[in-house]
Amino acid sequence: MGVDVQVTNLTKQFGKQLIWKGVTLTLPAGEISVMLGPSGTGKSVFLKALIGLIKPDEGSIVIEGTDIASCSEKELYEIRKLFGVLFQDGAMFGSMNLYDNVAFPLREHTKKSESEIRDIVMEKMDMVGLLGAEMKLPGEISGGMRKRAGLARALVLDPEILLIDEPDSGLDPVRTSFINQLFVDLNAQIDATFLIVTHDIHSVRVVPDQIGLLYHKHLAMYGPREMLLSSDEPVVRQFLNAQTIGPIGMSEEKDADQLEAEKDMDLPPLPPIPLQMEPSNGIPRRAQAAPGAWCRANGVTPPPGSFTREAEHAAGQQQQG
Ligand SMILES: Nc1ncnc2c1ncn2[C@@H]1O[C@H](COP(=O)(O)OP(=O)(O)OP(=O)(O)O)[C@@H](O)[C@H]1O
Repeated sequence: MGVDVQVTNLTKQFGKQLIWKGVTLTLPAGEISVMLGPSGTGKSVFLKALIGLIKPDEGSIVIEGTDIASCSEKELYEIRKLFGVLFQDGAMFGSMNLYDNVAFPLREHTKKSESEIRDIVMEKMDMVGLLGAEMKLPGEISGGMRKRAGLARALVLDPEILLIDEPDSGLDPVRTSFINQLFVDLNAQIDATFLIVTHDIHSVRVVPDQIGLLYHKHLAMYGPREMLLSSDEPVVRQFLNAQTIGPIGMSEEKDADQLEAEKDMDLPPLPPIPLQMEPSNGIPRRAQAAPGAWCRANGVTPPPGSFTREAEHAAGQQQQG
């Protein structure tokens, strides 16, 4: 059914290095959120904090009434059963075939019989389009298939929360679109709360319900997709439109001279907001809203041409230009 994840005032540092401070957001139950940010801003650290692999220095992460930042190991063990995690490379055991890899969490964490395990593994392999590849070793398949196998494994314990770290790394644009469609379809089907960390701007524009941006050791913005895609906030605008003009430089922040040199430059207009991806299987998602609903409800005029089939194309062209 998906559960809320309430993050309040989260702060983490490693030694003297502050990673982020005061991060507050709620991942709404059953919705797809995406976390963005320049390299090194602590997106992976944030994911690890959510599953209790890294302890924050301050703040809380409350899931179903338990604060995983301060709970006991026993409570953490229980809460972790709510999570499915897809790591960047799928994190498969190289010496096990896909069937055994996907069956692994069931054999470790449940007392199910081998025939029950078989039914679940085959169901999840089917969900990610890998039926027939069960006997293959991870080294014998493509990166895209490994990710889907990792996803099947993340699904076997029926997670309420699915954390996905850079699903598009190493995938070509077509494979990225397929895996995005798979996320949207799965979200409709299992209704879990999704958090995806990605650098892929196209995915960010069309997949999530909510978008967050980590920048300069804090959460610069978190909110509905249409809010961020229509935002004039310089960091958000620069990042979501892959532009060089703006506060983000090669080494995170530009210096005062660089910003002064840019001050009279015209920013390209905001590209139209594309339509959000819909489930291909016809099952509506819980969080699905009519195109432009957030903009209308908040009196925001979206960029011209938004919410049309052409809008997607226009954004792609602008990024390349
Ligand atoms: N266990 C750790 N001990 C010390 N420092 C760490 C640890 N884990 C991460 N860091 C540091 O935290 C910072 C943020 O790392 P993280 O991997 O979360 O960034 P990211 O935003 O995911 O980057 P990228 O987009 O490049 O994957 C880095 O400077 C990294 O070296």
